[in-house]
Amino acid sequence: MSAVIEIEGLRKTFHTLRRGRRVAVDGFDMVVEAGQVHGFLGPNGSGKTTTLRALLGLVRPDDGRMSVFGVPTPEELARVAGRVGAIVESPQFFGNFTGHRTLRLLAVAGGVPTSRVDEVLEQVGLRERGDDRVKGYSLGMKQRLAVASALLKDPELLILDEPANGLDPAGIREMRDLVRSLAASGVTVLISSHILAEIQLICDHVTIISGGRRVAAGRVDEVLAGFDQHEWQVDVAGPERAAALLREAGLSVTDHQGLLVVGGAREPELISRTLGEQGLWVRELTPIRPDLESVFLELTGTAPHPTLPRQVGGPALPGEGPEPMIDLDATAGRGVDA
Ligand SMILES: Nc1ncnc2c1ncn2[C@@H]1O[C@H](COP(=O)(O)OP(=O)(O)OP(=O)(O)O)[C@@H](O)[C@H]1O
Repeated sequence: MSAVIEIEGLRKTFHTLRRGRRVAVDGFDMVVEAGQVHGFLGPNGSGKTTTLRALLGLVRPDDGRMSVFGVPTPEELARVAGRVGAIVESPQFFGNFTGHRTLRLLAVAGGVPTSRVDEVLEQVGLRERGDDRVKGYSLGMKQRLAVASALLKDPELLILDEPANGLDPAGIREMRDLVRSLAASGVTVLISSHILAEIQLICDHVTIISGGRRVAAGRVDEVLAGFDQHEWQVDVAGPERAAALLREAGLSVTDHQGLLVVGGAREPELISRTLGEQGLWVRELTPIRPDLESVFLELTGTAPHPTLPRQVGGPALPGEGPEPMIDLDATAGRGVDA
């Protein structure tokens, strides 16, 4: 496999009026290989968008090396720009234009044959609605129109920043199907998200970022396996005696109202044999596999607030309101940071 994106030691500092200097990305590394559907996962404010913006030359990094298709970026990005489709800032469309007209204009502006318009509308499932005005589109349809615009040049690499943001479950499912079909057609996809279930469902590889640093990377199943505690949920008649026997066998046991959670058993046979030999018959033995959410919480320290429903990357906690931001680089005319 060859690397499509390589980031090494990326660093970017912003300056805010209220809090002064703030390190957004702090020596971050990432490798995305050809053919991957790669999840870029991290809590709000962990540095995902800044990383993507730096990669695409929208913000000037302080330090680090980056390349896309082996070409150093942002310096020589123009050489490979035709092979990359990206939606990093939410594109704004004219509400009065139809989807078809919007894409046609973008195709002409980008030097892409206008015959691509119908193809990409088909690809994102908007063919039927292509002659409707954009202002009548749902948020999910607008997102798909954005993806369609990125697909016009038939990219080999597609970068999507939080594509499921603000979508309802049906919209999320549509976006997921779209990403899957693009991946199946050979496009390498990098998706940033704080929606863990999405990453777990769509992506084969993941890089987890926290506080501007990479905290885990690899195949999703391997990252998860690294956190497997070999735990099992055991339903057995006589849980108290069973717990004592299992502890004697060297296993960790916690009793959850009669259901035992047994840790440290690589194979379930150890549990069933230990209990069966003493005449205790297991009614149910279920593996407790770590999911990306628990791994993510452990790695990034994003614990649920005790008084709020659990929501990773959701709205700020009470007292943590947004602060006015200003990028002094941009005001000094050194970058294009907003
Ligand atoms: N233009 C800017 N000026 C000042 N600070 C910024 C700017 N852009 C980002 N930051 C800060 O950099 C940090 C990383 O932000 P970034 O948007 O990259 O995170 P993120 O992981 O994409 O978060 P989200 O999931 O909320 O989009 C945050 O602390 C943010 O406040």
